[in-house]
Amino acid sequence: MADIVISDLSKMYGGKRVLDRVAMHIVDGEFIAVLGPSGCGKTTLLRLLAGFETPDEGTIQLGGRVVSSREANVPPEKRNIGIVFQNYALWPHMSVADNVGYALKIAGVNSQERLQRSREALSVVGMENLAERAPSDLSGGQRQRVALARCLAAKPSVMLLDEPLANLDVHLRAAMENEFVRFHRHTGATMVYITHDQSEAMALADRIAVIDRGRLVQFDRPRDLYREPQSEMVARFIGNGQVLPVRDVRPEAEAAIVSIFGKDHRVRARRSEQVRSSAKLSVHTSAMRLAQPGDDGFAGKVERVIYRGNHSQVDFIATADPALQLTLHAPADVAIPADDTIQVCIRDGWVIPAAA
Ligand SMILES: Nc1ncnc2c1ncn2[C@@H]1O[C@H](COP(=O)(O)OP(=O)(O)OP(=O)(O)O)[C@@H](O)[C@H]1O
Repeated sequence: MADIVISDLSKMYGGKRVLDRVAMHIVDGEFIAVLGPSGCGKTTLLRLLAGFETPDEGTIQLGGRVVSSREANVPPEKRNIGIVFQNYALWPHMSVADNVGYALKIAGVNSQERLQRSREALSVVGMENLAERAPSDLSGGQRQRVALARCLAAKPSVMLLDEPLANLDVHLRAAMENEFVRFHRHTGATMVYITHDQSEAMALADRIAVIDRGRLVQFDRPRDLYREPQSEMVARFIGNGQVLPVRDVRPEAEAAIVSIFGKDHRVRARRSEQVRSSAKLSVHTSAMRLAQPGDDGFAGKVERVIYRGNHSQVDFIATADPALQLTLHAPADVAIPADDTIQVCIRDGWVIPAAA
């Protein structure tokens, strides 16, 4: 069993609380992403999980055993954890196969088993034909695959991946995303994937932990994060979400009537939503459109229109609130001059629980 239980975990650096009472339970075999803006504490969490750092408060349990606490720290090599960093750190003077088998050699695995496990691992990542190559003769994606195979050969029950695609170009990233999914299916390992790229996290993870300034602000399935953000930070961070001020929240079962710039709309809300005079609404770009004749919309002034191939991106400012910059997607062939006034219709929104 490789479930991970993190309880009230805090880490200080020079008096600053970099991780603040983080608590989460990662289920055995789950693929989770840790997502958050630069400097929020993602790598610190990974270093604590790996055993490179000791917490100031709280504990980490791996498979039911406390491995990190203020009093005791099981060293990294005793945690059965594999780690893949963004710089692949392959030994340049060793072949691909030797790179993959090196850790096994150090661990005293005999040469026959070493060969067998290295071969298997390389075949999982589709690199068995390049076993004798030197790392310098591989592409970035291939090197990252070798780094994955090296991890795999050690048969870890938990894999930590720290922005493993950060150095790859956009096409390779897509190919490697598939590779990670395949890898996860094959190994059944518990995967913890650190990234600041929310589309990568959405594509890969069963659940995403969003961290903001050292705090875990939401830990949910991608769909729930997207549709039901619990705070304004998550609403803005996930899927280019936009946030609108609304007034006069009147809850109905799992919905609410809210006033958007003086007009009533029915939107989604949590079951326990309260009557309140003001709130914030999470609205995705795809949930806004140009109003049709007869629609009840609000007015906006167009700032610019960008042709994006399958749609046109319309950036505009709400006439009733000039500080509010918004974006909607219109048909690709739409012809709207800048400074024009448009009417905008909202088709779907979510009343953010923790924002007034
Ligand atoms: N060894 C250290 N000593 C002092 N401060 C540190 C140390 N390591 C990290 N920090 C600080 O802790 C905070 C969190 O850093 P961390 O590297 O965990 O963030 P991150 O979310 O991984 O950021 P990024 O996405 O930019 O890599 C930052 O303010 C960083 O400057």
